[in-house]
Amino acid sequence: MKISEMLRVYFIMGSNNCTGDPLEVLESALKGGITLFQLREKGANAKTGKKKKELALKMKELCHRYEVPFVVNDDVSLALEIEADGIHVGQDDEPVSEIKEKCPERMIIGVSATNGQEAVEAVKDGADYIGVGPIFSTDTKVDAKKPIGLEGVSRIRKLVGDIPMVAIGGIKAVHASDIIDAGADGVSVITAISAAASPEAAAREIKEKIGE
Ligand SMILES: Cc1ncc(COP(=O)(O)OP(=O)(O)O)c(N)n1
Ligand SMILES: Cc1nc(C(=O)O)sc1CCOP(=O)(O)O
Ligand SMILES: [Mg+2]
Repeated sequence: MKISEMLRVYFIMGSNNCTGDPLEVLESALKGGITLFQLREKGANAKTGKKKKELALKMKELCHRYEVPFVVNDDVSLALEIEADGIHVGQDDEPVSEIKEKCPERMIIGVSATNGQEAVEAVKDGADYIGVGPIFSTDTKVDAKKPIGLEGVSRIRKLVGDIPMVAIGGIKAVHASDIIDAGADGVSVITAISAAASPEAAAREIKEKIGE
């Protein structure tokens, strides 16, 4: 599958983003048709490497059962240790050049960009895809920058050519088709799926709105 296709319904979650069992939430989202998953563990588990690794391994297995690639946020060592399918890093994380030296070619490298300059740099550095945002305001990321809106998505798309690009930040199902029309290949969400009464139905709704 092409990376641009993997990005269509990109679900991100850590154990702090759901009240129930994160594995149950993930399986429900997988049943609803998510196309990529990222473990972004910022909760209590983030502090104890053993628990985080256990959760990551279980999530990877679960994703693979549904033939969905598994990405680790921030933690390059963990991604290598558990042979994840990808790693996602932001502007304050490990630089792409260093990641490329350590990681096998098959590993997908995603980089966050909050403006055009960062996006262009990420492409030059060799990112496989970029995550642009926040599109709308969000309470999920405490250090999120000012929202760039749909206009920001269109502007960045014009600057970066055809690199796979996903939009993130405050996105709900109702925004999905506008975000694709603005030039993103897909939408990336935390709350819209992790906090839904039915993550399966929430993922399915986003997928339908994207037209997949
Ligand atoms: C797909 C995607 N896009 C952006 C981010 C944000 O990454 P980062 O800026 O490193 O912030 P944290 O997620 O580490 O708080 C992402 N994780 N995924
Ligand atoms: C993890 C993350 N990164 C962002 C960025 O702008 O780079 S916004 C964000 C939070 C996304 O969560 P929700 O879908 O609940 O708004
Ligand atoms: Mg990060």
